[in-house]
Amino acid sequence: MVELDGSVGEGGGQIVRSALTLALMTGQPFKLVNIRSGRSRPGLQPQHVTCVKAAAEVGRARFKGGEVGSTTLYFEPHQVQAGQYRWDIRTAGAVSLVLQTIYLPLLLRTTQPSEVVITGGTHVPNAPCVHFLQLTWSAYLLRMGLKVAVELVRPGFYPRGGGQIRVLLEPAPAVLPLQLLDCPHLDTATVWSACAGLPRSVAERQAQRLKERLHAESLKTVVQVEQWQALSPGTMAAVVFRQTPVPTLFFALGERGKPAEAVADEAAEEALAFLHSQAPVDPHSADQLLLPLAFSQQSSAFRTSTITRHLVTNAHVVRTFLPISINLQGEEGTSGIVHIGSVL
Ligand SMILES: Nc1ncnc2c1ncn2[C@@H]1O[C@H](COP(=O)(O)OP(=O)(O)OP(=O)(O)O)[C@@H](O)[C@H]1O
Repeated sequence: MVELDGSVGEGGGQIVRSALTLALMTGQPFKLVNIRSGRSRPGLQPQHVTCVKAAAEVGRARFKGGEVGSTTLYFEPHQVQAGQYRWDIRTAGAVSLVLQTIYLPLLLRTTQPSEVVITGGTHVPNAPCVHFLQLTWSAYLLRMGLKVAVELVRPGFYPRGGGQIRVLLEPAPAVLPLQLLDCPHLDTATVWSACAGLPRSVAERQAQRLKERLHAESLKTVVQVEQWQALSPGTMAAVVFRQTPVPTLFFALGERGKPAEAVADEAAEEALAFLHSQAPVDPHSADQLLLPLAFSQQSSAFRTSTITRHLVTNAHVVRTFLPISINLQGEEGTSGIVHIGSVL
């Protein structure tokens, strides 16, 4: 049985999710203690509980300690099965993080396509939004030979959630390695601003500010403003760099009392820091690429604009399950190169 301490490194929900994925991929059971011990509300929250249930359903697994508030989880996988799955987080917990827990086993440990429908938050803080999945994450996966089609059925914001994604997953024979070390080549930048349950002028103000911020960098922009329907009101301000190797989306979300311009500035700052770094891989993709690349038969390397604590932590969890070399060249908080060896 693999033993893990959930308080190491970043000490958040990602350790739970990565452990679940790695257990399903390798067939190894695990015991995880001190789950999210550094957080203000430690233990599993509804999003993580849904991840445990989803992983158990997909992997016909047995588990203990999978309820809200639990700080110890035992998980024993059995056989991964393709199929049609539906999960409802019942809060605005991130649907993207549930998907990221189970997509790899459904792609690589089955021979039939799967369809997954997940209900919850599609645009919530500290998690990929659905457009990031569609534009950036799926594009990386495709370069690795993995086909995942993500459809936004309806958006869902904090606190009521109720958003939904529908995802089609094609089984794949193998993961192709990545070598992403060169500077990216930028084609155009898109400003994408949307709001739900709020006047269109809010989205227009976000778009205007984003446009100004990008023009100040002499970037040519295309502007897209949308109004959505959702259970809770919300806004999104996003920048998409249409570039090779992969289009990269940065976003920020509105909240009560936060001016539209501040939302736009938040997205612009993250996007521009990435642009100025000249690295091909954004910090969020960096931690998300580790797991699929760890299962490639060949070694990979990529340069990222920031080595985050999430990345360092995920490397630790992968090494706990797999006899593999992962070498992070660079300091946490700075840009660096990630080398992932093939499974020994
Ligand atoms: N703006 C963003 N764009 C894309 N991905 C993001 C973004 N923000 C966060 N992520 C990704 O979402 C994941 C969040 O993991 P994290 O452990 O923080 O989540 P969590 O389960 O909500 O945990 P906790 O509440 O314990 O911090 C990471 O893979 C991170 O890269």
